[in-house]
Amino acid sequence: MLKVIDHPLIRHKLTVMRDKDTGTKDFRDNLDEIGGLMVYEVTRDLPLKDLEIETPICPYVAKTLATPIVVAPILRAGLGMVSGILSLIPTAKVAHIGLYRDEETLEPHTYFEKYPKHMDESTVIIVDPMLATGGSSAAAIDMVKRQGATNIKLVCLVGAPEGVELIEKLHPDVDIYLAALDERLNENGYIVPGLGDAGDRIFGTK
Ligand SMILES: O=P(O)(O)OC[C@H]1O[C@H](OP(=O)(O)OP(=O)(O)O)[C@H](O)[C@@H]1O
Ligand SMILES: O=c1cc[nH]c(=O)[nH]1
Ligand SMILES: [Mg+2]
Repeated sequence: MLKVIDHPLIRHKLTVMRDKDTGTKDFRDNLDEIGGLMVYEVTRDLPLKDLEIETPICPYVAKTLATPIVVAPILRAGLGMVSGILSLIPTAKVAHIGLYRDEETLEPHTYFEKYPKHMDESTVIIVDPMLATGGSSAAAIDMVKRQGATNIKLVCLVGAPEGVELIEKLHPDVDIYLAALDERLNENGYIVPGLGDAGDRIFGTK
């Protein structure tokens, strides 16, 4: 399933991020805020279970989240979405998936992995601002599946049709959420119109 979360606040903030004159601080702030805004829709179908509590008035069988939640940013750029998501799901655990895309071959390379316990029982939300060829996200999904995860969501800001197609082909069981589906990739594998190199813009490395 692909869901493009179209909302005026998200569109406005994304426009700020797309602008080449936006500096590191505003780029970072808007990314984090969009991450938070997307959470509401991404978590809409989370399973609930019964919990017996007592309100000040009477005993009551209430609902509570049925599975632990793991937020799994793809380093580096995915880190920029974590705090916005944690502000709405403060009990979530955080996995780290270190991947970079080779600039020539566009192939993903793994350099770090660290997971919380019980990945097999958790809802795992992989986050990365950019879904370009889809190679990095597909590799990240493979990695969390090797940890036993079966309930996986992929949350990106900007996606290219090529990346969506790859994930739908390799991982049809994973729901994809985007803030925008852009036109295409250019000859260097960058999303058009896109927002440039997200990692460099977040961390000021270029
Ligand atoms: O869909 P793909 O073609 O794989 O491209 C997308 C990947 O490229 C970027 O990361 P990058 O490799 O630049 O690493 P960084 O976050 O450290 O800058 C981006 O954050 C994704 O992880
Ligand atoms: O447009 C793109 C493609 C891959 N990675 C980025 O950061 N931006
Ligand atoms: Mg980068």
